[in-house]
Amino acid sequence: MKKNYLLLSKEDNWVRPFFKKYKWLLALVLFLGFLTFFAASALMFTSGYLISKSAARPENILMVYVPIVLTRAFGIARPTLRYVERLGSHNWVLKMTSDIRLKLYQAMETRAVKSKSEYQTGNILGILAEDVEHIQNLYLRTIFPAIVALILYSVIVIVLGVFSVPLALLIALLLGVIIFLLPLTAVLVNNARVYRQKAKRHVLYNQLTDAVLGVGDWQYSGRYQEFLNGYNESESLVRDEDKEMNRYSRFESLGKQVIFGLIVIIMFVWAGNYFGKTGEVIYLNWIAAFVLAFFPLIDAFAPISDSVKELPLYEDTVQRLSQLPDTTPPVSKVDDEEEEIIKGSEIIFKEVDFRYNEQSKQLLQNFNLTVSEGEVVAVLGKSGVGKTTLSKLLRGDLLPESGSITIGGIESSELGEEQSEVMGVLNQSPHIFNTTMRNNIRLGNLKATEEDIEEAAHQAGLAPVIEKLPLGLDTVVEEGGKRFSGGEQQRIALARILLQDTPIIIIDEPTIGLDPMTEKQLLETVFEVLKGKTVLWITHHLVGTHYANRIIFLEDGQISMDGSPKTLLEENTKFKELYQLDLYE
Ligand SMILES: Nc1ncnc2c1ncn2[C@@H]1O[C@H](COP(=O)(O)OP(=O)(O)OP(=O)(O)O)[C@@H](O)[C@H]1O
Repeated sequence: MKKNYLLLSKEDNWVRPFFKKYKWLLALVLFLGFLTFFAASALMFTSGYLISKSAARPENILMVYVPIVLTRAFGIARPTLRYVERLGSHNWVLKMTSDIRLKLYQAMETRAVKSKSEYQTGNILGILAEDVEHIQNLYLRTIFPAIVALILYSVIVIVLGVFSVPLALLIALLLGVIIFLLPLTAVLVNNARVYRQKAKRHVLYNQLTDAVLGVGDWQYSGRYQEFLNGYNESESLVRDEDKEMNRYSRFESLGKQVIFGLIVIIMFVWAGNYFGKTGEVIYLNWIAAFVLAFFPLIDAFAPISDSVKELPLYEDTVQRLSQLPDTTPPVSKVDDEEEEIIKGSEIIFKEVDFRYNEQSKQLLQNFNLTVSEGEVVAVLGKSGVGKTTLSKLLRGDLLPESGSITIGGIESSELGEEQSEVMGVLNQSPHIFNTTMRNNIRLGNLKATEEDIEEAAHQAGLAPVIEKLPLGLDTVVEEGGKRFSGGEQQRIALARILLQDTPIIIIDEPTIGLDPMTEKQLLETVFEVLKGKTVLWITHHLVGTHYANRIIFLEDGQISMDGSPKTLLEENTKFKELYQLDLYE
């Protein structure tokens, strides 16, 4: 079902607010836009007069001196004004799109974890590349020219009205067809087509990003040709829509030219009559001036319907953007004093219920867990039981349906930007950026000194890795850290966490995919350097859980086993069995 019309309405918080934000620059841009066409028209007007007057061979050059000067002045003014207007309008648009990009980034960033699962990469790229560009075009190609055309329209009708009211009405009617009727018809005729075209483009985007990200798998499966055929098919569907649109534009353009031709003839006949009836030759010079003055104005009116036709597209863009989460980044409700209390404070899950949506299963049900300061709690449970979800709830990325999750008495979701000062995360796939090794580690704390970085790298066991790099810590590493093994990537992430120096650390299966020896070494380092921190450690393996003070098993939304590794191994038969199984894995 189609939603209410949003673009430029009161609820539109993506396009409309920017009119107010830089309103003076906007007013200047519109005024310059008007002046540009005015200068173009005045240039033709004075030229028309000058040509006619010169053709009558004036006795003295001084007789045409004023029109010569004016022609020169307008000749210079037109491109200059156009240039300044372009500078102004692009400056305005760049300011505005940079604000939109920031807003978009905040919208995605505040819910980074959620957005990744909610939006396909192609969709995000689509928003970034297409939608923001669309809004840019909306201003440059539709809104600015339409407003300038309306101003010109009013001025032309008023000026002609001074000479002849019927003429002014007739021209108002004909120009009205071009700037009101044709654009309206274009929107009505092409509305559905524009939506279809955009939907098909999005399919293309998604297909393409899917293919780029999974190109290896397409190749391995031997179905590359199949993918290409599918892609070509989708592309030809987009092309078909393009063809239809172009056909409409050609007919419309013909209509516009006919109307412009008619206006020129009308102006010619009127000027001939108006100035001819005086019987004086000097007045005849104005005929060409009036007729020629109209020509440059064609450029102001003709593109309106082409650009207005794209309004449904912009509407769709605004609809899509408005579905993004609220963009105000969560403001930390923690003041400095509270932060002191938070540091090293305990984590309490109290009567927490959680499921992702109506259709998904209840992952946590009346879940209670208290992790004391400095405690290392290993969270185990079958795959899909909700271990990672538990860590996302703790980070405040997800909100519980009911119950509370507090860190030192503060709701975790209220931590806002303080979150990164309270919690560090070591997860399955840390991202390594395409910059120096030093910068990659510094990410943990931008204020860290060179010594801090070296110390963290050393503690995380990165010394042998750095030694092998040609420029040591200053070696630029590839994005994704392809040159490093899984264990080495985890050590880089560990160094970041050490720099971050938070009282709470969430460890989410960083050793997944590592061989047992590397896993053992990594865990040794991790728990050695994280001594004294409060740790929530999500893991599949029982082996190694001796690093934890306490192990809990998650089952059916609650804790089914809870105890120290030692007591569980001694007293709990089920745990003993699982431990044996894990040993032989
Ligand atoms: N964004 C989401 N929307 C809906 N369901 C989700 C979402 N994210 C995860 N789930 C589902 O919630 C369940 C728990 O996921 P979670 O990742 O917490 O499990 P896990 O215990 O960490 O699993 P594993 O050990 O395999 O990593 C799974 O069935 C998963 O499919």
